[in-house]
Formats: sequence, structure tokens, C-alpha cells
Amino acid sequence: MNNYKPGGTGQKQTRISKMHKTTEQKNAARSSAAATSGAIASGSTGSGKNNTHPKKGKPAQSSRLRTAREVALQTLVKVAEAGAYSNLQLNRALQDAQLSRQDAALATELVYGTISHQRTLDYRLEMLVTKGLDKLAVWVHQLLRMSAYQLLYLNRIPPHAAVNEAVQIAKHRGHAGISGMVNGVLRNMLRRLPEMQQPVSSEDPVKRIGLTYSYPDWLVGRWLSVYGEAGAEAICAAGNESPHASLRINSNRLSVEKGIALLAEAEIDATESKLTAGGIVIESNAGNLTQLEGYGEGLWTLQDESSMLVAQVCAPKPGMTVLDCCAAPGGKTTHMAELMNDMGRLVANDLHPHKKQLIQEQAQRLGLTIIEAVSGDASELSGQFPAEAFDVVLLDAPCSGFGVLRRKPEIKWTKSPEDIDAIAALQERLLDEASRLVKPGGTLVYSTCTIEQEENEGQINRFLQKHPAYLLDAAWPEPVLAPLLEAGLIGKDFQGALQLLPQHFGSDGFFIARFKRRD
Ligand SMILES: C[S@@+](CC[C@H](N)C(=O)[O-])C[C@H]1O[C@@H](n2cnc3c(N)ncnc32)[C@H](O)[C@@H]1O
Repeated sequence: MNNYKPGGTGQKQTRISKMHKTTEQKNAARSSAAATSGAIASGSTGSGKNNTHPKKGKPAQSSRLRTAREVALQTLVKVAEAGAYSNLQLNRALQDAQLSRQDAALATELVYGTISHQRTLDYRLEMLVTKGLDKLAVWVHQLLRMSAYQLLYLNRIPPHAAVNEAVQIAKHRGHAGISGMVNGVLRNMLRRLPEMQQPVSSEDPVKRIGLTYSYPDWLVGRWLSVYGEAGAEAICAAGNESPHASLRINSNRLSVEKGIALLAEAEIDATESKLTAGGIVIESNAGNLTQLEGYGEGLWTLQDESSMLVAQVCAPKPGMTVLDCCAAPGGKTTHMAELMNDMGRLVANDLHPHKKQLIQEQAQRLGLTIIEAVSGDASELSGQFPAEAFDVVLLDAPCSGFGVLRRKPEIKWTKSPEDIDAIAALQERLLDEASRLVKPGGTLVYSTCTIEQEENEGQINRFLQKHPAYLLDAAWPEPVLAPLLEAGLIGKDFQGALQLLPQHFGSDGFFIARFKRRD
């Protein structure tokens, strides 16, 4: 485990910030990176004007709910009241509202940005709302948060537009007293903007980072103890940025160069991934990438760059027998089938029977025939398959998900330390079971999309202690190792386990460990 460098991420961070656009430019593309979410991207200031009444310049009654800010507010209220997942709720609202591409991008930005920054927004708003935020109706609280987010973080939105639209919404939804209060609070914030935009200063690094970047103290505390102050701060900053969209080329059908050329024909700027072979990073606002012809034709799959590494680390060969224990929706399964040139046997299991169809749909779209989708609890798989039956077993385990906060910001507020303990216990059971199914001399790969030590380094250390038949395997394919070595994330003493953090390549935080079963 030589790539853990508490506090050692500063140098890398500088390089990354040069390589990538500013936070705000990236945020404009947030929705196109919402992977298969169906959200749409652009850099709109989102006036909602396309939905105004053509003559009076006022929102028409039938389409009033269709302004970007109304759609965002409606989504935020549902997420706050019903604990709905932000991405699912937003997709539904966007589909209903039929916003212009620009306004869909603004609504997406407002939802993710407001949820992500809610602690800092509340900290600032508490200074301005005299009766206290907890006395406000949910929708008023969410409206203030969403408007404060625009004032404090989105320089491209004229402040008066943010305030005026908030007041209009308050007038439509509430009584004059509420719109007056909203107006007063936001104008006050505008007057104190330079002070309110300062990072929060505190002697206590947990408070300083938590309040400045909007994370719960318990989470910052955990990351401080593992990654050091600079490392934890870089993780928190990167977790607030917008993810870029990326595609995995179906290598059986297309080269990366051809893929980039096809995207250029659709006026989408794309470049080859610096992290992973076969990966393409979308540089421009591309809208919903699943609606492009190439997606339907199975030329590519939407997948984060870190996630693409996992199947490459598994390195299955044509003709092998492979098991993916927790496979849905099939991103890594289909990648492994592509690497196997669609030859051999690939069993894709998931707990939930309804997810079998998701895997099958992806296999069909990509023209892959060797995938056998099954459903069952991966902690009981040895009841279904003979022991030592597979050349390669992948356990892409359910996890706390702190590596994908940019796509699911509400995880910050919904997960607890107890959730981490519970999920780590499940992972341990799944890993024990998966290990029974690997042939002697075969490969076991364990991965998560989190950066929690207990689920990652701690998990594999426990595993190695319990299973002397296994050892870590550093013989990863050279194309996987090369960019990691070049970036200084691993050295010559690499042992076979990698923790990627979101600030390293601007991709998801991921953990990957490869084990070899002794002959
Ligand atoms: C991280 S996701 C897998 C993502 C997938 N490997 C991909 O690349 O598309 C984890 C999956 O584990 C499944 N899961 C959760 N508990 C499970 C269990 N006990 N047995 C099998 N699958 C489980 C979930 O339904 C979820 O689809």
C-alpha cells in the first residue's frame, strides 16, 4: 500500500488545476457528466426566458413551473422532504419540464451545487435570517439556499437576476411577508458579499475545512486522520467540483481516434483520457450523451475514468471463465467482455432480480454474447457455483460512495459512521465468499468507489490476514500502471492496491486491489 500519501497531494493538485478548467467552467458541464442521468449541459445563466409568456414577458401560467429555478426548487424540496435521490428526482423533473438545454443545465447546476454547499450556505444565511433557519418552511429554506448559492458561487449569474427570480418565486408560492423576507435576506447578503465569500477561518482544521467546503465534521475528521490536513482539504475541494463526462470506447468496434472524430462531427470536443486506455473525456457541453447515435449503436459506454481501470486490472483473457459478483448495471461486466473479445464465459450476478435486465440491455446494446446475467446474494454464491470455478473473480462491492460525491452530493448528509461500519461488515462477508470461487493461480479483484480506509486498505488487510492462500498482486497491465507511475501515485514498490482520490485525475475516488490465489 504505497500510494497512501497523507498530506502529499499538494503537488499533484497544482498540476491538476492547470490541466483542468476553473470550477465554474466545470460546473457548467456538470449535467453532461451526470453519466446516464439524462441531464443536459450548457453554460447558461438560465433566465428561464424561453418559458415566459410571449406578450407580457411574465411566466405563462401553464409553463410557470418550467423555469430552471422552479424546477430546481421543486427538486430540492422533494429531496429534502422525502429523502429522494437528487439525480433520479432531477431527471424526472427535467423530463416533465422540457426545459431548453441551457435551462436544464442551470437547473442541474442549482440542484447539485445547493445540496453540495448546504452547510456553508446555512452558515452564511444564519447570520441574516433573524428568526433562525429552523423556523422556515422547507421550500423557503431551500429557496434561500438555492439563491445564496447563486450569489456566493456562480459569478456568471447577475446577482439581481438571482434575487429577482427568488422574490418572484416567493410571491407565487407564499404571501407578501415571505417575499419581503426573501428579498431582504438576499439583498443583505449581496451587500456583504466580499465578507461572505471568504473561506471560513478557524483554529480547528475540522471546522475550517467543514465550514469552508461544506462537509460534516465527522467526515472531515476521518479524512484528516488518514490523508492529513492538505490531503483532506484537497479531497473536499475536489468533491465540490463538477465531474467531467467520459466514455469508454467499445474496442471491438471502434478506435479511440475514430471515436473522437465521430464526436467532433456531433460538435462535441473530446480528448483521449490521460488515465485509462480506451477512455475519452468530454471537454465541451455535450448534453445527454445517451441520446447520441453512437451510444445506441454500441460504440461506447458512459463510464468514469477511474471505474474503467477496474476491468483492466482484472485483465481477463478471451476464453476465460469470469465472475462479476456485484455487477449491475453492468459497466465493468461489459468492459470485461470487451477485453475478452466476447469469447469465454462471464457470469454477472447482482442481488436485485430487476437489475438483471439492466445488465442484459447493456450487453445487447454493445453486441456482447458471453454475459450470463443471474441474480442472487453474493454472500451465498458458493451455493450456486462449484468452489474454485473461475479464472477471474471481480467484487465491485457496495460501498459508502464517498468517491462519487460530485455525482451524488447528498451522500455527505445522509451517510453516518455507523453506515460505514455496516457496509464494511457486508464487504468482508462478500470478499470471503468471492475468494472461495477463484481457481488456484487465479485472480481476485476487489474495488469500491469510496475513499474510506475501513472499506479499502483496512478491508484488504483483514482479508490477507484471514486468507493466507492469497497475496496482493502488483502485476497490473502496463498501460494501467504507466499513468499512475508518471503521476507519482505509485512507485517501484507498488504492491497491488491503489487508492485514487478525486483530485488526482479529476475522476471518481476509487479503490482497487488485485490478489492472486497461490497455486
Ligand atoms: C458498486 S455497484 C456495482 C456497479 C457495477 N459493478 C458496474 O460497474 O456497473 C454495487 C452493486 O452491488 C449490488 N449488491 C448489493 N448487495 C449485494 C449482495 N449482497 N449481493 C450481490 N449484489 C449486491 C447492488 O445492487 C449494486 O448494483
